[in-house]
Amino acid sequence: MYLVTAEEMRRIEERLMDETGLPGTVLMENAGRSVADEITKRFPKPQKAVILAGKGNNGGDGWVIARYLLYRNWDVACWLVGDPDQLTPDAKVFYHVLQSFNPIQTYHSGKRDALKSELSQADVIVDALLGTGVNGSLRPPVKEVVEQINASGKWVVSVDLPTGLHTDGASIDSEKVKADLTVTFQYPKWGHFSRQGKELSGELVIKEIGLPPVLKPELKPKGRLNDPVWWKKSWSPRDPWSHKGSHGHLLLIGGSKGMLGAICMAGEAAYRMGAGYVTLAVPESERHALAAKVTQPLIWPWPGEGTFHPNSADRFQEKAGQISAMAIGPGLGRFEGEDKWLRDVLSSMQGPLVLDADALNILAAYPDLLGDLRHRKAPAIITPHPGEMARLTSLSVKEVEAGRVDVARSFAKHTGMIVVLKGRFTLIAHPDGTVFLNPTGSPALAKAGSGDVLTGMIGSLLAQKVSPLEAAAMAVYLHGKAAGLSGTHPHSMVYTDLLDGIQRAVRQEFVE
Ligand SMILES: NC(=O)C1=CN([C@@H]2O[C@H](COP(=O)(O)OP(=O)(O)OC[C@H]3O[C@@H](n4cnc5c(N)ncnc54)[C@H](OP(=O)(O)O)[C@@H]3O)[C@@H](O)[C@H]2O)[C@@H](O)CC1
Ligand SMILES: [K+]
Repeated sequence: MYLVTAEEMRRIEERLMDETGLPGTVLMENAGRSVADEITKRFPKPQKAVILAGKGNNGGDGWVIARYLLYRNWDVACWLVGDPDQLTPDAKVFYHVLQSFNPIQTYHSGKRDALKSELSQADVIVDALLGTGVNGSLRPPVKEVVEQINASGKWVVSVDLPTGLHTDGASIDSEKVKADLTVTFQYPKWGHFSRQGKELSGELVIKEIGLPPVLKPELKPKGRLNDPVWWKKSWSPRDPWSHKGSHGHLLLIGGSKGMLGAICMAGEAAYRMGAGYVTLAVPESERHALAAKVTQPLIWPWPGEGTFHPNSADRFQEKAGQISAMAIGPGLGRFEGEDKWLRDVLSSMQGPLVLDADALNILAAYPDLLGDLRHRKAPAIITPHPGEMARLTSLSVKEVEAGRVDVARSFAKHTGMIVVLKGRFTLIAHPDGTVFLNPTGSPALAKAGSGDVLTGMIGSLLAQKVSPLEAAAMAVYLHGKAAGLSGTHPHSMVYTDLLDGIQRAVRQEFVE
């Protein structure tokens, strides 16, 4: 599903209306009616609603909502917050239609107490003040009405966006409506998933209003919500005649002294995601400690005492032909000659690749390695958390967090790699500029080990020949969902619970 900016939404609507002659009032009628339906679904018996509408098209939706609630025998009080002479043409149509049924008051600060008393009697408040047209900090009179809505403590439905929330997620420094339900039209907006937007929107419902589901290439938004529909078919059911060799061989490289846990977690997760073989390559000195820890993965010791010897990558060529995909980083550590070592590993294996943890820190320290990666034929996926992304881009963590979408997109474009930028809503950026936002996740994942599990999951799918963008999107989605299904309180979840959650998430998404 697309995830849109205000500009993209405006362009899609304008083009549709220009090219087909479909009037904006039809879209507005559909939009308003869909909100009325969501309200009466939740409140089947008629109640009292207060409609607060601005002078723009968001307000226009509000006039339609009021009319449908009146049809359904609700007691409806309507307020225009703005100058009636400045209504947009479409809003004006529905303002006049409504006026023939029901009076509409115009708000000004002299009516503050009257509005307060009206809101105190409401069961439902409809926030149709501002939608995608919001621009900067809220100005009076909208500002004081927003304050009154929030102070009322009543059930609030926001039309399209909670008033004051920026469509694209930019930070706006003023009070915004805190909604219980937000009904948005056709596509969710980036702002709904911003740090504030998620909390302010309450439950988010997306309703069709008559825009075509398939868009012309030039109108296609660059954002997508990571939903299972588009990647589900790329993980085919296991062939009953298959054997372990049919499901790929993932090589995980890492596990330096004191960090074996990371590679073990990645290895176990890779088996949970279906790889036929998982081999853990660790420095020779760690082989016995590792053997005592793992059961299912194979172990491949490489020369090195505590960490890899800079020349140890040569060993890789012996087995490169057997490996279907490679993941480098869990518990890798930093070591003398690490840049030469990584360059050798990258040049010995041409298959798909995941880079995580210290492999990313090595890339950040030796940016010329990015050139090597660009010249590899097979795709590479990197899975940085904001700190690692900051090191890779020489930005501060604050700058990365403030511009997550742009940072991930431009790094993917610049390096040719798929960037999985981890966080509350992990982003998956493709070099062609498309950015997916992942809706699943849990604060339980804010714990050491979660990233190693994700790396193992992505690597496993790559080894099974799932295409890299789908592998990244599927693994990120299931990893986030698994945390919610682990059955443990977020404080206490450990990686074994998460592994358990993975099998539940897989079972829920893929019918056996
Ligand atoms: N297009 C379509 O076909 C469809 C659109 N639809 C609906 O239209 C919505 C978009 O409508 P829109 O573009 O008219 O903008 P909208 O959100 O009403 O805001 C504009 C008003 O806000 C005001 N304003 C701005 N910033 C402000 C501030 N900081 N503080 C105070 N005021 C501020 C601004 O005032 P001005 O700056 O002009 O004085 C102007 O009056 C969209 O979200 C969806 O609900 C649906 O019906 C489906 C069909
Ligand atoms: K609104």
